[in-house]
Amino acid sequence: MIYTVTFNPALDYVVRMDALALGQVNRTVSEDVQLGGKGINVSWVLRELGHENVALGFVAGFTGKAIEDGLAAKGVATDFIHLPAGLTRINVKLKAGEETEINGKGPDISAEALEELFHKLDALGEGDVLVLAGSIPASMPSDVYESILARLEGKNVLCAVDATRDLLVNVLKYKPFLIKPNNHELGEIFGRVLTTDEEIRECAEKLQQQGARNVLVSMAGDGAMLLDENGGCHRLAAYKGKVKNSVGAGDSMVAGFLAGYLDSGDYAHALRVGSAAGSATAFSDVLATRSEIEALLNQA
Ligand SMILES: Nc1ncnc2c1ncn2[C@@H]1O[C@H](COP(=O)(O)OP(=O)(O)OP(=O)(O)O)[C@@H](O)[C@H]1O
Ligand SMILES: O=P(O)(O)OC[C@@]1(O)O[C@H](CO)[C@@H](O)[C@@H]1O
Repeated sequence: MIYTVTFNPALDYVVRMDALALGQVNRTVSEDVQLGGKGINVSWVLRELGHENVALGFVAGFTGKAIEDGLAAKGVATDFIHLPAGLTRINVKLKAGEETEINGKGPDISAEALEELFHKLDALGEGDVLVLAGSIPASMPSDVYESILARLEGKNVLCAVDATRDLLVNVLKYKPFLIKPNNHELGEIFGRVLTTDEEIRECAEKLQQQGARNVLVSMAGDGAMLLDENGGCHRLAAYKGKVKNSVGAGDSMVAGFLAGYLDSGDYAHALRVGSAAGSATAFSDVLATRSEIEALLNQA
């Protein structure tokens, strides 16, 4: 089974405006509320691509309930831990020419609640896939992703990690199946701004040397590069289209990559499906549908 973990789910409040004037009353052109949080987005797109999966993580309050209900309606199984206090965050995504995001810090997660998650994950074994994606609330120990991978070591669970900086770097020693930094996050890890493919490849190779089996570097409108575990380096340009809402493009890419790999065992194919899923989401107001992803794949 595929499991996704979202420590800090969100409702994404997507607001469109002609322009944003700070310090004034602004009126929207449109607004929409979508389920969010990186692992949840991965679950959604995996389901769209025909892969059953279970969404794990922590939810609280009426916003948390809305996420559970929305996933159930989509046919994604959930096994969230319910926090006794606080509220699952509402992240604001402003579309006013540029895209501006305000992401909440999220509710506190107690040591007991974390232990409950560890207990659920202890049941995973051979053939299971685990996706750890997104930020962790400030109340959590910063080595939490590392602790999860340490507990799963030797169980042959395919782990994909989409996180930034230390959360990501610290899991490399456990040889995760996939990591997906974007080019900016990759540069931040090495204190550099990466501008050329050569520089991106050089840094991605370093993460591979530190243990990552496959490194997928996403580059928004510039496409993606994959260093696979067999020594292959694949570079794909992004699809061309009108960008409507790129929130979740990276998560869609992770979902597409995993679906493509699980369906074929082929990394080049996985990258194509990941790329199509990422671009299809960027070209859509919400996360991409299967038919939108297939339409792009058929273009190539
Ligand atoms: N403007 C775009 N045009 C075409 N394709 C895009 C665009 N933005 C994203 N994509 C596709 O989606 C993939 C992932 O996008 P991106 O690099 O922005 O991920 P990310 O930074 O993790 O995004 P997010 O955090 O919003 O999910 C890209 O590699 C590309 O294939
Ligand atoms: O604050 P985090 O966990 O890093 O990111 C959360 C988030 O921006 O990521 C998703 C898009 O990737 C959104 O649905 C969600 O609001």
